[in-house]
Amino acid sequence: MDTIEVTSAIPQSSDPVVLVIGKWDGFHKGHQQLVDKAKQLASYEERVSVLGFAGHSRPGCALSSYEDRIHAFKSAGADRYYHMNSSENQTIEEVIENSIRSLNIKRMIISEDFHWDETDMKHSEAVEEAGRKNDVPVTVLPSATIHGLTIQSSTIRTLISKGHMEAAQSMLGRPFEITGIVEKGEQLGRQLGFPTLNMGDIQDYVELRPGVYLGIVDLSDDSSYYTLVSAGYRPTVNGDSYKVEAYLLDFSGDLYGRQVTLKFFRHLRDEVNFEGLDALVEQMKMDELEARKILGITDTLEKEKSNMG
Ligand SMILES: Cc1cc2nc3c(=O)[nH]c(=O)nc-3n(C[C@H](O)[C@H](O)[C@H](O)COP(=O)(O)O)c2cc1C
Ligand SMILES: Nc1ncnc2c1ncn2[C@@H]1O[C@H](COP(=O)(O)OP(=O)(O)OP(=O)(O)O)[C@@H](O)[C@H]1O
Repeated sequence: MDTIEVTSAIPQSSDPVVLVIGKWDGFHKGHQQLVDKAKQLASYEERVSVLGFAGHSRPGCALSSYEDRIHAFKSAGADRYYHMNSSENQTIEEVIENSIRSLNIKRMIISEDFHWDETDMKHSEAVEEAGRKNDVPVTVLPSATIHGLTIQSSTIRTLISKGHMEAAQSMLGRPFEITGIVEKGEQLGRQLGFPTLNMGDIQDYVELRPGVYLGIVDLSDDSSYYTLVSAGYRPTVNGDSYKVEAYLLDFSGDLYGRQVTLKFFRHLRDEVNFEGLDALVEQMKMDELEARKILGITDTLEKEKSNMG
C-alpha cells in the first residue's frame, strides 16, 4: 500500500480510483465495512484509495496512532492512503472538489454519520452533493450498530475511559490496543517482585479508567505474553501522572527500548490507595491468581509439567 502525504494539493493521478472518505480513528467495524464495500465495488482496474485527515482528534484522546491507521488500511486491503495534513481550515466541499480535480475518481464511499467538524451537520450530504455536481457516484453506507448503538469512535473512547473493554472490543472488532516503546522507570517494580514494563510514547492515546486490566503484550520478536496491566496514577507510591505499565506473566528478560503492543481484554478492578507497599504486593498476588484463573494458565502449566514426566 502506498501512503501519500498531502501538504497542499493532492498530486495529480490518472489511475481510476474508488475513494473512501473518513476520519478513521480506531479503524472500528464501521470503518472496516467502508473499505470492504470499496473493495467489493471496485472493478479490476480501479484502486481502493482511502482519504484521511490529520489534526481531527485531540491529543490524548485518540484510539489509534498514525502508524496504527496505516497498518489497519494495509491489513484491510486498501491500495493507497492519502493523508491530508492541512485540511483543518478547509470545508469538506473544498476538500472533495480538490480531490475530484486531482484524481480520476470513479466512485466515492462514505458513512452516513460522517462528521467533518464538531457541528451536528450531516457532512455525507455535502459529499453526495459534490458527487452529483461532478458526475461521480457516491455510496452512502448506513452506520453500523451493535445492540442498537451506533458504532463510532467517540462512543468507543467513552467506553474505554469507563473501563468497558469488552464493549469497546465488540465495536472495534478486536481488543483496544496501544503501541509504545518500553521506558526505564524507578526500578521499584522488581523490588516488589512485580517488574513492570513502562509504556513510553503513548501520549496520544485515550486514557483508560484507572485500574488493573488483563491483557496480552505482543513483543517485537512475534512472541506474546498474557499480562496484568496497571493504568493510572499509582496513589500508593504517590504517582503524579498517568502511566501504563505491564507485568508479564511467566516472562523474564530485558525489554528496555523495545516496541511493544498492549491489548486490553478486561478491567479487573479499580486502583486502590493502599496504606503501604506490603498491602499493595498482597493485592498484586491476588490479581495474578485471578488472572491465571481467568486464563486457565495454572491448569495448562500443571498439565504440561505432568506430561513432561
Ligand atoms: C497488577 C498490578 C496492580 C497494581 N495495583 C495498584 C493499585 O491498586 N494501587 C496503586 O497505587 N498502584 C498499583 N499498581 C502500580 C504499582 O504501584 C507500581 O507498579 C509499582 O509501584 C512500581 O511503580 P513504578 O513504575 O512507579 O516504579 C499496580 C501494578 C500492578 C502490576
Ligand atoms: N515479567 C516481566 N514483566 C515486565 N517486565 C519485565 C518482566 N521481567 C523482566 N522485565 C524487565 O524489567 C523491567 C521492569 O523492571 P522494574 O519494574 O523493576 O523497573 P522499571 O523499568 O524501573 O519499572 P518501574 O518504574 O515500574 O519500577 C521491564 O522494562 C523489562 O525490561
